[in-house]
Parts: sequence; structure tokens; C-alpha cells
Amino acid sequence: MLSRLALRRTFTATAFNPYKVTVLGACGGIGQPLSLLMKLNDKVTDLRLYDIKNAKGVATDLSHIPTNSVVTGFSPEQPDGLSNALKDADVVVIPAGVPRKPGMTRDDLFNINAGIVLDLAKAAAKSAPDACILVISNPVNSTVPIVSEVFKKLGVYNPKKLFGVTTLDSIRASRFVSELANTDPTGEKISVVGGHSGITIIPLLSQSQSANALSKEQKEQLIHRIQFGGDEVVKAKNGAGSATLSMAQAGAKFANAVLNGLAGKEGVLEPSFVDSPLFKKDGIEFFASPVRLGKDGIQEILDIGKLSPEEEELLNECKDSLKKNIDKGIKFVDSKHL
Ligand SMILES: NC(=O)c1ccc[n+]([C@@H]2O[C@H](COP(=O)([O-])OP(=O)(O)OC[C@H]3O[C@@H](n4cnc5c(N)ncnc54)[C@H](O)[C@@H]3O)[C@@H](O)[C@H]2O)c1
Ligand SMILES: O=C(O)C[C@H](O)C(=O)O
Repeated sequence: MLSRLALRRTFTATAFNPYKVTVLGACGGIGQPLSLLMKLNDKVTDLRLYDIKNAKGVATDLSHIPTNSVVTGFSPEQPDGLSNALKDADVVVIPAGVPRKPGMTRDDLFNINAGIVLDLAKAAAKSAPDACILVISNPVNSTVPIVSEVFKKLGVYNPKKLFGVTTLDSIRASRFVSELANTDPTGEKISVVGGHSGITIIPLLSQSQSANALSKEQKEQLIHRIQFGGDEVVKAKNGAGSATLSMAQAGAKFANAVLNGLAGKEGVLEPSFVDSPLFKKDGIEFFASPVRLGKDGIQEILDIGKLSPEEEELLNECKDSLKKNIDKGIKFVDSKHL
């Protein structure tokens, strides 16, 4: 039985953290476990699930869990389903779209997912212009620029509130390093910067004591495994999709960090692919690096720190692909009349 103190704590947490979170694509492989984790987050009081299929079913299922949020399902068949799902949301998480099959790159998803993300971004710009937008749908290197262009065209762009979710790269790095270095994975903090696909993913192993102590060969294998961790899952699932459960955990971790920032917690740092000044001189508008989160979204974009000569090389290799991916997203929106 809960003590009086515990009861008061529960009530206090809810009363001071009344956040509205919307998940777009809530009934897919990522969407369902991510929505479950958001239902378990005591900072969320109003959880809205939107999908083109099954949103009511998933929302009803989650609504039986005795936490302090109300869960509502929204579908395109309902009048204003999407705009009601988004209305005045504080945080919008977007895992809508198709996943990879073996042999595909993330960029191969562009043709389908770019249009899905564009439509959802248009709706978010109209119904939740002040929300923090967390983009999971691939290719993240292009879908985040798509959202920024849509918001710009509709006159509501706030670069402090747009995030590409790259948390999966850093949680993978923590796990993979700990396997080789025999350390506690929960204590491994590996900075992963750049973008979210193949060679645009740059793990900075030299900045971690345990990773840096590994042999040159181990480090090379580790870098490759972190860069292509997504392919490892796609191959193992053999046509049944890509990472969903680890991604749900990563998405919930990042959403929780954003909510902690909004709630005024100090010292909230997470990596994210954001509109960044770091490499604009090279024509790269977005870059993943650690960001400090606060009441208004991004409080500070941190520098990537000192790189080893090998990491400098990875950074140079990343720039060209990353710039092309970003430009592709921007051009896609420019070709549309919003
Ligand atoms: N950022 C990352 O690190 C990361 C990691 C894993 C997967 N992903 C990406 O996340 C996306 C989703 O992956 P998944 O495994 O959950 O796929 P999935 O096919 O299992 O689920 C996608 C969901 O989106 C829904 N959907 C499609 N179009 C929609 C629309 N217009 N509006 C609302 N919902 C819509 C579908 O109905 C489905 O329920 C993919 O693009 C995948 O590549 C990103
Ligand atoms: O690899 C994918 O296509 C999904 C995701 O981006 C991942 O890194 O697992």
C-alpha cells in the first residue's frame, strides 16, 4: 500500500508536470512500445495516439494502465482527427512511415516517407506550432530538414524546438563498447555526432576512457558496428522491419529528456540532429551533437570536443553525404506549393 508521503509525491509529480504528448504513427513497430513508455512517464498527463490504422484499439489498451495520463486515439476517419490529436501539444513524436528491408538504405525510404512527414509537419505547424517536434521517421538526415522547411514556409519555424532523434546511435554505442571493455553499459556515455545513417554516424571513441583503451582493430570494428547497427537489426529481422524496441527505448529516453528540459530541470544533455551552427560554414545546416535542453527547447548546442586524427577523417567523409541528404529534404519541400 502507498504511504501518505508516496501518495503526495505521486500527486505532486502530476500536478506540476501536465504535459501533452502526441505520437504520430503510434500503432507501428516503434509507435506501440514508445506509446507504452510514454504512458508510464509521470510527466505526461495527456497522451494522444494518431495512426492511419488501429489508433483507437491501441489507445484503449494503454488506457487501462493505472498511471496519471489520459490516452486518446485519433484516426484520419474522424473529423479533424489529426488536428485534434495535435492541438496544443507540448511534444510531438513522429515515428510514422515505412521501415527498411534487407538491401535498402535509409535514403531508399525517402520516396514514401518524405511525403508522409511533409503532411504531418503541415498539420503540426497549424495545430501545434509551439510544440517540440521529435522526428524518428527515416531518413532522419532528410526528414528533419523537411519539417524545418514546412515550418519555415508556414511562418512558425523555431529551430530550438526541432529534433532528429539520434539517441539510438548513442545507446548502441554504450552497449557495444561495454561488451568489449567489460564495463557497465548503463555507465558508458559515448558521444555520437554527425547524422543518422552509415558513414554520417561518427562515434567519438577517443572521448571515452574505456573505448579509447581498446586496440586499434577493436576500435575500427566498433566504429563500423555503430555506424551500421541499424543494418544488423534489419538483416536479423529478415524482411520484418528494422529496430523497433531499442528505438522505442531510445525515443522515450529522448522525449523524457525534452520533457525534463521543459519542466525546468537543470543539466539535461542529450545528442540530437538539430539546426546547428557547428558546420554551417561547410554548408551543413543540420548536425547531431550534444544539446542542452531547457524550458524553451534547445538551450545550448555543445561543441563536439577534441577529435583524434582518425575521427577528423570520419568527419570529413561524413560531410558530403550529410549535405546531400539535407539538401534533398529542403529541395523536396521547395518543389511543393504549401
Ligand atoms: N531515428 C531512428 O533511429 C530510427 C530507428 C528505427 C526506425 N526508424 C524509422 O521509423 C519509422 C517507423 O518504423 P516502424 O518500424 O515503426 O515502422 P512500422 O511500419 O511498423 O510503423 C509505422 C507506422 O506508421 C503509420 N503510418 C504510416 N503513414 C502514416 C501517416 N500518414 N500518418 C500516421 N501514421 C502513419 C503506419 O500505419 C504504421 O503504424 C521508419 O521510417 C524507420 O526507418 C528510425
Ligand atoms: O536502420 C534502420 O533503418 C532503422 C534505424 O535508423 C536504425 O538505426 O536502426
